[in-house]
Amino acid sequence: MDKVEHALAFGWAHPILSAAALLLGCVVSYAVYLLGCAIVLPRLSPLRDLPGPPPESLLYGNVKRILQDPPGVPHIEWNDKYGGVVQYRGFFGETRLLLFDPTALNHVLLSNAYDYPKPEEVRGDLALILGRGVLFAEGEDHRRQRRIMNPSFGPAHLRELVPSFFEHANELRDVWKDLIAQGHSDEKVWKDEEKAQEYARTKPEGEALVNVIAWLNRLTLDIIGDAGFGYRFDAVAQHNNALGAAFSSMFSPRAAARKPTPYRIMLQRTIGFFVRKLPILKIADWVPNERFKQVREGFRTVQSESDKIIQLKMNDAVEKDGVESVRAGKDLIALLLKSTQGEGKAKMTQAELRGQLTTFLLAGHETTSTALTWTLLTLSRQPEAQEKLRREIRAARRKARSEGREELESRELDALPYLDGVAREILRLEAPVSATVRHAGKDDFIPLGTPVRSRSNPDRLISSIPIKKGQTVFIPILAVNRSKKIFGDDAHEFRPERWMQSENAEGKKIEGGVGVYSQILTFLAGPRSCIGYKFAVLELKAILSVLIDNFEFSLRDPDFEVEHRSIIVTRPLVVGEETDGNKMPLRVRLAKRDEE
Ligand code: HEM
Repeated sequence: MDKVEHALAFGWAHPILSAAALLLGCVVSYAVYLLGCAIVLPRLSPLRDLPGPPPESLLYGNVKRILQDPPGVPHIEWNDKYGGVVQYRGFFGETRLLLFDPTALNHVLLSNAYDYPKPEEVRGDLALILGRGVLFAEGEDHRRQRRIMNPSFGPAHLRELVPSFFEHANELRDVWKDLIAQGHSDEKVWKDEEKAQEYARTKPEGEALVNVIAWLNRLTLDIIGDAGFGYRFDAVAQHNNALGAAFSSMFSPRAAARKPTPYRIMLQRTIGFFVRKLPILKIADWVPNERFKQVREGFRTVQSESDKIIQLKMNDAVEKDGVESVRAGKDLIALLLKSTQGEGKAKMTQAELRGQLTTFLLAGHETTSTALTWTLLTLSRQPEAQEKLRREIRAARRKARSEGREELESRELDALPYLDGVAREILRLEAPVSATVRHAGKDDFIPLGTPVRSRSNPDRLISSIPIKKGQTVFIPILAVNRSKKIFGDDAHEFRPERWMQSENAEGKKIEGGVGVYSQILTFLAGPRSCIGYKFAVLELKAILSVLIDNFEFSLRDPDFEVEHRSIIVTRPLVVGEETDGNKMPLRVRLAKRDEE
């Protein structure tokens, strides 16, 4: 027997070597299969004739550009260059469809929303992070859950929540006033030790340096806890909270510091694939990947805090003899608890109840605090806009006081034109959720309002896109919101006046958009649009009215550069200080009151 024969015979005979050979064979076959996909799939795609950018890589298509650029930037460029519908390449030859055309968006998000569910991997991640709440649900399950919860988000119930928004905003106001009196600087407001010392030496009187994003996070957590679940987190009062910290570790600091690369995303997806496909192995519980560890630990805290709230509220219900009396009728927690005791279609399972709590706690606070953070940054960069807003708010508050009320009512918040313009403009330009994604649940045709030219034959116009089941459809929320075609040449500028000058029906709608709020896509559109959007807008206005009335905000330093970084929500990082994680250090002073 020669050496090779011997080695082979030994190899087959030895179980460890056989297993290794089998594994290697599988890995090589899978790699060959993926390479084959990367070469063959684009040639077979029904979308191959649509316009779009050339792929940068066989393996990861155009993904690197999307990961490396600020959110929305490549999409805006492709929209300008190729029109209302664009095809681009994902991993291993996958062709993705990018929609800007309002007729096409309407088809996917409104008229056929349930035929375009979230992709399985997105739902898997959601289940892993937030449990099986309404963000995870699809089809009939989703309809049922929305029906149960909708009454909590109607205008009448929202009006009742406004005093709670003010109560918590005023608590933050008082804490910040104390910080100013102490001349306080929050942790990590400076990265550069020299600058920190220079600031300490020349520190102006009557100023605090505040990492506003951390405080706004605590504030909106307190609000969703109280307004949604009648539960007090006291995150502002205690200057911290376990749940807030858990969400932060899942979505912000360390994870956000490094820019994602195609290879890291590929690794995470591969792990995610095995987590979903082999649930019995509970891979998510032991995989040593840093990101998984953060999510895993965060998830445990979020689950235990949610269970605490459910238990407390159940005990309340028993004591008060029925869930109706937890707090009058339409409170989200009252509706949820009641639905777990319902029958048939109106029933919510215990797992769904738990999922709703984690979903609302996250969706209901991280998004709004991020929008508020971008607002304070924008107003710090534009002091005239800040002053104009302050004048409007103070006039309204003076009037309310002259009528014997300390706070504005929801109708007054809605009637302030500049505050309304600022809210709409921030939510348009700095949409906290910059994109979302859907999968075609069946073969379909997506109609286009404006046809595009075929790549292979520029004389041919395409007015309907053939869709195969499983096709990924990318909804570029931020890029649509910044579209020059819809908003004109100044689409990238913060100009609240654009909403005050609009002349059509409600004076607030922009022609050519499809979103549920002012035709912008920030809260999406259709049956899967944000259930809490009116809550969020009212909350944002109430908080701004308190903060802008009381404080003047300005930049920590003039050479302050801020980058947008998305992990589900698009938050700020200070350039050069990325390892501090998401932060927004601003100078906060008491606003002068000489005109009163
Ligand atoms: C500025 C603040 C907010 C923004 C930008 C925002 C944005 C969004 C977006 C884009 C979606 C759709 C996600 C998708 O399907 O891919 C969504 C869904 C959702 N949002 Fe919001 N949201 C905000 C505030 C809130 C608040 C305050 C609440 C709760 C009180 C909330 C609760 C939800 C829930 C439960 C869903 C899932 C709806 C469904 O799938 O039927 N959101 N939000």
